Amino acid sequence: MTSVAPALRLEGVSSGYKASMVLNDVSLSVPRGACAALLGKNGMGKSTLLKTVMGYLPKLRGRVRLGEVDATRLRPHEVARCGVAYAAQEQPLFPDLSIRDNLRLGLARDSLFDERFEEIAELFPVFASRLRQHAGTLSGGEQKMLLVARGLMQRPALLLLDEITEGLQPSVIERLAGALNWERERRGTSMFIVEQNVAFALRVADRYLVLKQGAIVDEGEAGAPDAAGHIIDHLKV
Ligand SMILES: Nc1ncnc2c1ncn2[C@@H]1O[C@H](COP(=O)(O)OP(=O)(O)OP(=O)(O)O)[C@@H](O)[C@H]1O
Repeated sequence: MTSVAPALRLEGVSSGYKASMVLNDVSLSVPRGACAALLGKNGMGKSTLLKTVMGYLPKLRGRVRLGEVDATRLRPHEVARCGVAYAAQEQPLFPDLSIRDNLRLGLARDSLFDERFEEIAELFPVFASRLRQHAGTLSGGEQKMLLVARGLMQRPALLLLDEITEGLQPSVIERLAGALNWERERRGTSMFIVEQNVAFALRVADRYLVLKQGAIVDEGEAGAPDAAGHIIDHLKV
């Protein structure tokens, strides 16, 4: 029997910014169709890890694999071509473009829009009648939903989300969790999410990992009865 390669695999990855090394020998694996949540306090290297996977930062040591592909030296557009959609934490939308144009950006062909949007409109009905509105005029919560919607429009093999629940009210968080769980059930999309919201992370993920000063210091099953307690202990100041 042949085993299926994980959607994402990091082997001993170290990376950072010029003089400062942030990630230190990080190894992790997200099986195909699974969702892993990375948690940790501010400044521990969570966003750096996503940027490293995406090829925005060079790997100083180690390897990154996306399925069967060695993505260690790929550039961001090449990583995207491997089926990876990434919702970054900063400046991720084009505020002067319409909702429609923001959603279209990751599509190979405009002709795919209508069919793909039909599904998105079910998950996020708020966009159905507002496609021409500028993205910059949406509320903070709506912009976060648009980010996730844009990622899902691409029908990615792997979705990377950086603190998508930051600053959102509970009902929007609830809708996002529903949309991500629906996407996984329906399409088997693999996900790797960076989160500060422990309840959300444990609701959408199968496994959690805790990053402290650039290293994975704890991990476990999201469904374990003591998962939240373990994570909260790590997040305490
Ligand atoms: N462009 C940069 N140049 C130099 N150092 C940076 C840069 N971006 C981030 N860092 C540093 O790298 C470290 C990790 O930052 P990172 O943004 O990955 O943390 P994080 O865990 O995502 O934090 P948060 O939860 O606050 O978003 C921090 O010390 C930060 O100051």
